[in-house]
Amino acid sequence: MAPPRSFRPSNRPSGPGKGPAKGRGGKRPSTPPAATPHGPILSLSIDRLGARGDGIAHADGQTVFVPFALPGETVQAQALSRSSDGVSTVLKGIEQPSEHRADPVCPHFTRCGGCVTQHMVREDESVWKRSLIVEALKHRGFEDADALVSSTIALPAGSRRRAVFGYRRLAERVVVGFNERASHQIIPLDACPVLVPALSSLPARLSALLAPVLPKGSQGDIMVVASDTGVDMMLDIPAIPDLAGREGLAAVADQLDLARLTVRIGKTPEPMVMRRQPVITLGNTRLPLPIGAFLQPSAEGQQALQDLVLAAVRDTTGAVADLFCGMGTFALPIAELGRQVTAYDLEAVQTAPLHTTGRVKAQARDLFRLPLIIDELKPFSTIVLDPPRAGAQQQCQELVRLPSGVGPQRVVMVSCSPATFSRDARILADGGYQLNSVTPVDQFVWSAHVELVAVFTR
Ligand SMILES: C[S@@+](CC[C@H](N)C(=O)[O-])C[C@H]1O[C@@H](n2cnc3c(N)ncnc32)[C@H](O)[C@@H]1O
Repeated sequence: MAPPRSFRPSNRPSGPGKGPAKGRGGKRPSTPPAATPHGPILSLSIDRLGARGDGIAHADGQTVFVPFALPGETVQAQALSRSSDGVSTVLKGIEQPSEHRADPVCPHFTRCGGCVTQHMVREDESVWKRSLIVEALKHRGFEDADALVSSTIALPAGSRRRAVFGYRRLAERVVVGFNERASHQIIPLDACPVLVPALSSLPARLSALLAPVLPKGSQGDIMVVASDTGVDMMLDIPAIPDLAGREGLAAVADQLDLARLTVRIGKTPEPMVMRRQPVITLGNTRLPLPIGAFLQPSAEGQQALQDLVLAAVRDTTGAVADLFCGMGTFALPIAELGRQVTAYDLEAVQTAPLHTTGRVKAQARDLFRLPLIIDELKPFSTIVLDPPRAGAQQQCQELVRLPSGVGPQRVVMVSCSPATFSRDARILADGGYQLNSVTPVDQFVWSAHVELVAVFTR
């Protein structure tokens, strides 16, 4: 199932569940051209779930991926496309359903690209997501992965506070929603059960309000964040608006009671209406939310990750480095423990407000090109790492150059990619850091994404 307009963390537009069309918060994924189902309808027995949530069957020596099918089910499916991984299909019917099948909560499920697992009971989704981490670790030689990885902390639906909707201005109306699965078509949404109430019904309201301010034929993304002071919205528009256009946008902001409305022309954001400063609370600190800043996708997920990181840091002493710090999701609560924290992130727009709090030394730095080198690492007792999906390979390679007993004795890694996490865990383990625990955190309900917090010591 193609990930739809997504829920993912980059605040740049994209697809859901972290997937292909635009979705509840990620980057727009590259969606393959729509294929047409063809060939005979096959009867298939589903063996297990794949990493994207598809049921996996085997036929004629080939691996077959069947979306929305569960292990133990016998289903009918028709081929859609072939790749080196196997055959992708469309589900045509369920001959023998699993007892674990759940009723989807959303009428758009299977068509909308945002969700892939609403047909699965939530407990099974948690078990499956844990297994993705266990398998990735085993693949990297952690034979004891089953014992290391604890149960998944599953956060509720209706908590996603970031989303990227897509819009298309047709002749008579504006369609606002998430991308259809494996398509650039936008599905108009009345409500999305994944999102917080402040965002859930926005597509329908935007659809009604945006027609007067968007030129016919225009299309783009609408990025929304539910901040503490209201919705912060960034809207793609094709050209700088004239006075009437600006007045129209101001009226939209008023009618939706937005905190801020920014327009983006090409790649350039331009604040248009500021009715209240968007604010986000990290630890006990309220920070102004920069346009396009990274934010954990749900407040509940943020709290769960902070709790795990703080539990891993609390019994250490000495200075802490927070690498890939964002706005200070971990740096600020750690500083509130009375610890000295130095924080780094690529984006100066994120490190500047954090530094201004006076509680954390924060600076902009490209940690892929310029990881902290061993002399810079030596003063820290503890490292917190929360890289993007690409992982922190360069930084981990630098960490293991430190002689044993020198510098950080504890590394706390937060990751949204079991694959790159396991690769980096292997580097740390080979360099003398022992992997003590891994806790999956699922704040991407009904998607194929999972996060984790891992603790290494030496
Ligand atoms: C998964 S987010 C984590 C942010 C923060 N720890 C939080 O929980 O809110 C990854 C962060 O890595 C930053 N980043 C991406 N590439 C980077 C690079 N090359 N060097 C440093 N930071 C980078 C992003 O700006 C983003 O803030």
